[in-house]
Amino acid sequence: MEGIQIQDDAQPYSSMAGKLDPRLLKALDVMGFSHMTPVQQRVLTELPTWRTDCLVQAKTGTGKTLAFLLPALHCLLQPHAAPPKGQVAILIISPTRELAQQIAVSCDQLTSQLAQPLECHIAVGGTARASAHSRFMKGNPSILVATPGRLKDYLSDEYTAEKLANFQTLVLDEADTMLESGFLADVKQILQLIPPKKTGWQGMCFSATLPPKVKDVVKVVLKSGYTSISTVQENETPTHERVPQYHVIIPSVAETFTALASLLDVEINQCSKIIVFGVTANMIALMAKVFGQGLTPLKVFEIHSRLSQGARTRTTDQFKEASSGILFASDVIGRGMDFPNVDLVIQVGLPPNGEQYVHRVGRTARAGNDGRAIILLTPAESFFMKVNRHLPIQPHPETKAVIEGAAAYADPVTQAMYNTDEEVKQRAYSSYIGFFAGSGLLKQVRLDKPGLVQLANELAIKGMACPEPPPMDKKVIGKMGLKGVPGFNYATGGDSNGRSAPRNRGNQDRGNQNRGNQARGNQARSNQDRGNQNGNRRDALSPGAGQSGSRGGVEKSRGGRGGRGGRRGGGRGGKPQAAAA
Ligand SMILES: Nc1ncnc2c1ncn2[C@@H]1O[C@H](COP(=O)(O)OP(=O)(O)OP(=O)(O)O)[C@@H](O)[C@H]1O
Repeated sequence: MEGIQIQDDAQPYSSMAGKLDPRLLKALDVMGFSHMTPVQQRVLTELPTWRTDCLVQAKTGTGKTLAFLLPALHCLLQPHAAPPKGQVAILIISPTRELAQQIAVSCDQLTSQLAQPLECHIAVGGTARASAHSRFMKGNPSILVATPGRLKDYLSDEYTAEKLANFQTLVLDEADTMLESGFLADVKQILQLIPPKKTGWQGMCFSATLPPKVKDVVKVVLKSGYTSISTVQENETPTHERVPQYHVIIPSVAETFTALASLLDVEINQCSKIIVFGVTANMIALMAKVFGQGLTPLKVFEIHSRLSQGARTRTTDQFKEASSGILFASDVIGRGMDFPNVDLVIQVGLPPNGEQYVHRVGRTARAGNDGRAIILLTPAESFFMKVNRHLPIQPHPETKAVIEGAAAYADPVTQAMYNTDEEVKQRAYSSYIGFFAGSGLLKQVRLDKPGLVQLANELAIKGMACPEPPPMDKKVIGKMGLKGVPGFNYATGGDSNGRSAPRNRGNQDRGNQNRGNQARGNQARSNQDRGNQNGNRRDALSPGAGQSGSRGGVEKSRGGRGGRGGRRGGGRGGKPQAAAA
């Protein structure tokens, strides 16, 4: 098994003989872990007792999982310390399903040397609830690793909650995100459903990032006087020193896909296992579709919340095993996930915040390996570097080559976009608008609402080869708080999911074509329609668009592209077609 490069002064696990349960020591030996990582060493040697409440910070990929599992498991294994048979002793809450599954694997490895291994159960969304729940109820679970939603669901049934009536340790992994507004309400509800803190259970909070505001809320799980441990110095950057970090500022959002293709081309000589994060699940789905059409020689993987849990788990397993490949990913794997030997992390567009940037970067340079991280931003998005000055992000030394190389990918990207289902592009477009509209980012990128729609239209038309802004359902626009904002192409129909049907297109013909044909057919139709839709086009661009020059660009690009037939000759190999032409 891969191991972290151990510092010279690292303490061997053998020094814990007589302190740490011998069966755990044996398991560590079997796992190939001879020495403690700094965070493991400090937790195991500095906690007043292994039942003490603690808040622990250590950089990504430095072994925090074992740092909470070892003391908790040791305590559970002491004679007469376990709760009655069939009752959970250790409850671990993780923000994502994939991370919960990964923690459970580590737990099973650590208990593998017991005469009777302890049962570690998982309760996460997206999986067959009935069978998992029945196994949980009929079995003898000692450890439960759960995501908040499914845990709440379990605990709201009093018979199921009984199984946690005597638990001893609560771990919040990725504690800062668990105690942030998105999850805090869930955590508080969970705390109402488990025995009260005064019954004496231990709280453990772990993360690579602990912004000061976390300390205000951490008291919901930690007793005052808890022990704080951090292996990160106060003014030290929270990212790993082994990860050089770069930014590439692309001239406009329209170049997002071509610049990414060019960047991959530049990086491919030194990196072969890559994770690309995007802004939304639907945008990532589009990237995976497009790059999966030969824009990169690497095998393409895809993971985000729009996929079934089965597909997510399969991809996780495959990408863990893969020696090379490119994983287009959302934040479902942004924190905690341990994919061995990832040598490059690329973030396309803004991360939700500085902390999440750090965690995404942390998917590389794990367990003693090196890695690189690059963020691709538009000029408006480059404020990110200013508000996160503590992050050592430098201009990419080959920015010029990346930007210049992007033009060569215009044709292959366009071709791949043409071959991509219109609905995939529509969802990506809609989600892109939703990302900005719902995140309070508009001010920071200095855009008003019409400006946002114009920006998204530019991305769709110039970047995704859409003949016009993808249609949007009025209801969806309203939900985004953009009612009445000019620039949208309003859909005439729509299904109950809020997915809209493009106007000027007979809905009934959709059912008669397979998806590929449908996309091609629509594309051809749209190309024909273009000349007749000046009215549509006008309301698809904001009033300012005509003056800004942007619109001119749109027209030029449309005219320049011509009909699809003209591009058919272009192959789909990894090489830029325009360059070849
Ligand atoms: N003592 C050790 N010796 C060698 N390798 C180790 C040791 N402890 C953990 N590892 C390995 O280091 C890698 C990172 O560990 P882990 O996933 O626990 O990191 P982490 O600090 O929780 O990261 P993140 O902040 O991203 O959640 C894993 O592959 C793990 O197996």
